[in-house]
Amino acid sequence: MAGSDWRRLDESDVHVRPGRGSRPRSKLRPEHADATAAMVVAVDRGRWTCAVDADPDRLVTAMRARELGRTPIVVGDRVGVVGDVSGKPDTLARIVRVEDRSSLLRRTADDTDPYERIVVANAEQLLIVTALADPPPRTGFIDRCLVACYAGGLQPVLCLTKADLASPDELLARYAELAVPTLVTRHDEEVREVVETVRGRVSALVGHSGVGKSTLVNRLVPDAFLATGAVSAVGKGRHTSVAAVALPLPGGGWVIDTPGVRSFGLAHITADDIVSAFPEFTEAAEECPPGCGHLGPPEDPDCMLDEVPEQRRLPSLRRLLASRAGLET
Ligand SMILES: Nc1nc2c(ncn2[C@@H]2O[C@H](COP(=O)(O)OP(=O)(O)OP(=O)(O)O)[C@@H](O)[C@H]2O)c(=O)[nH]1
Ligand SMILES: [Zn+2]
Repeated sequence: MAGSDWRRLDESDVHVRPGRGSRPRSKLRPEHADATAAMVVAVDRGRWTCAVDADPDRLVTAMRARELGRTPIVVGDRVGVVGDVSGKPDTLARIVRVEDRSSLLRRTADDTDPYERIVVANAEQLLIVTALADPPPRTGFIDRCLVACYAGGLQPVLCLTKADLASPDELLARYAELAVPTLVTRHDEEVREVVETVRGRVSALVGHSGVGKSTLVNRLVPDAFLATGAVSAVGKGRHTSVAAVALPLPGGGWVIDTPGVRSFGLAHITADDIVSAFPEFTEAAEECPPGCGHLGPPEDPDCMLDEVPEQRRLPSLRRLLASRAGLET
């Protein structure tokens, strides 16, 4: 699917492979050649809040042009808007174009929402916020986030909170082979490393309730509440919404909070998608029997990954493959 025009696809068909080159540019309709570039920072009931030129001080409310049909437009999307882009009260611009995406984070259907959805587009990295205690870390969730990152083209960053309550050593050891960048925080210390990691970039944050994600967001975006209030001008109820929202960082860049995201759908991801994030195994995987899940014996007794001389990351890779296959360890 790489190289196709994602905007024309139904959401359920959208698929990203990491590490592919540039994609064909969107065809510009002549009458929209003068569309203003903007970034979607919030979505609420058929209205999109967009930051013109990704400037957090130039917010406009927009609707989706009829010609885009039901094209999904999500937080982080780079769009072209026409019409009144002054951002004055009671004005409504029109989104006429969605640019190709550099990354894509999707989540599975769950009990609050029966549809699988794109959560965030174009985030460079995903901060997987996990408490070291209270609540205890859930490695199954971390593994699924990693798979979603590898398949969607995001850099994963493990963000371990509440280090005042428990040691990070065990978790750090578990992810050492994957070389996932890790940040360790505690509420009684500066979060300088996190600030540096997110500065100037677009970062999505995900985490279970109670892990300290709001605490972290509030430290990164001192006026997060105000900013959230500003973008919720398009509609009330932001605070109970499960929609993602992009918050501007004081030093440039955005953090995209994803309240209510508790899981990532992995059904659309193939075993080969995951293997493609592990270059030392990709060649061997091509020699595997058709449909090989690369889990090794007993599930995949003829898997060729076992023949690769450099086996260091195989257990980690297999753990991720198992999490896709629903065989969490
Ligand atoms: N001991 C300790 N407690 C923390 C730390 N960070 C946050 N907390 C506490 O953990 C609880 C949950 O923090 P929140 O920031 O509300 O967690 P959240 O992930 O946003 O959870 P929701 O608001 O339910 O989505 C609060 O009581 C915080 O005060 C930390 O580093 N150490
Ligand atoms: Zn295999």
